[in-house]
Amino acid sequence: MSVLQVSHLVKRFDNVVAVDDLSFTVAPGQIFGFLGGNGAGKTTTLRMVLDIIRPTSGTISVLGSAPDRRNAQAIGFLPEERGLYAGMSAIDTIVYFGRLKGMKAAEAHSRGMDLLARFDLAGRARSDIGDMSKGMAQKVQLATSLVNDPALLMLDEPFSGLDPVNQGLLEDEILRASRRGAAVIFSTHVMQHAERLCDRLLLLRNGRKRFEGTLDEARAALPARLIATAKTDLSQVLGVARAERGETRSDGWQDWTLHLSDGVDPAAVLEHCSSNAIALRRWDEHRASLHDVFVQLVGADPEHDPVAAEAAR
Ligand SMILES: Nc1ncnc2c1ncn2[C@@H]1O[C@H](COP(=O)(O)OP(=O)(O)OP(=O)(O)O)[C@@H](O)[C@H]1O
Repeated sequence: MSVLQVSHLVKRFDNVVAVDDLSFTVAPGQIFGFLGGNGAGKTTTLRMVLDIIRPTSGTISVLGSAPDRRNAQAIGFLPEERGLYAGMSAIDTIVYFGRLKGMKAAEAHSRGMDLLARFDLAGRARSDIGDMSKGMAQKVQLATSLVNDPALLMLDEPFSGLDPVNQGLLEDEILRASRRGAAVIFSTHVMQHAERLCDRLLLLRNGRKRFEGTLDEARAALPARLIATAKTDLSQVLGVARAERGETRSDGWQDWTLHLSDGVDPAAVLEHCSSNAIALRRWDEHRASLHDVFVQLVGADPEHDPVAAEAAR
């Protein structure tokens, strides 16, 4: 059974369509990356799952039922706008959230102390949130989202504001939650975190899904780039959509960057070269990174973006 199922979801605000016919599912134990540029509709979608705002149309099923504040007991959420009551201590804050989620105070306290120890904050349990640094307060807020061992953990831009060591702690926590069977959704603009963690990725642009699949599938969505050194003009080789001439060496060898046409296998281009006696001194295949995919599918101007242009037709 999926933990979260979103089907044909639409959210309109006056004249803005923030979420446009969005469907996806997240299974137990899955780490699901929710990627998109500013204003793509990520926060709006998470808020609908939490029943903070209502969809214009479409359906959401959280752990088998429609979004409802009563689901909160099984959900952990780190909002994009961080903010806790400055006058409360770290541990009291975590216990307060645990109680809101139906936990007994003693259980929430012991779980809260464990989390603070894991986040390197054991010595600050009694410090007021207002006396903590921004990153420390963010870790306390993260602990409030984890205190109830949620079946669905939703983290909105969780890495922003954390130093590299604390980003590593957060990655460990996400993996730990997934290992115990929680479905984890997090939004991010930092592709390295998504590359390291996610089983599945969804790229949003203007509220519409542009891609959903695994990291390998995302990277395969863009044609490979080849770096080659040859004596022949490689721009005319079968399967090459665009060729950039690089350095010409004194011995007549020429560097090339080759952009292949969609769906062309680099091995077929290599085979074409060898069967046509095209001598090659170097042949390196560069697969697209998630960053390239993001820029192409999410960040690019539709006029220069064939996938967006096709979607707009
Ligand atoms: N309450 C609201 N009233 C009107 N428009 C809204 C409201 N909330 C969001 N929007 C609009 O919906 C669109 C999607 O916003 P959303 O906050 O979901 O994007 P996001 O992907 O989370 O962006 P970011 O990465 O910048 O946080 C934006 O155009 C935004 O202006």
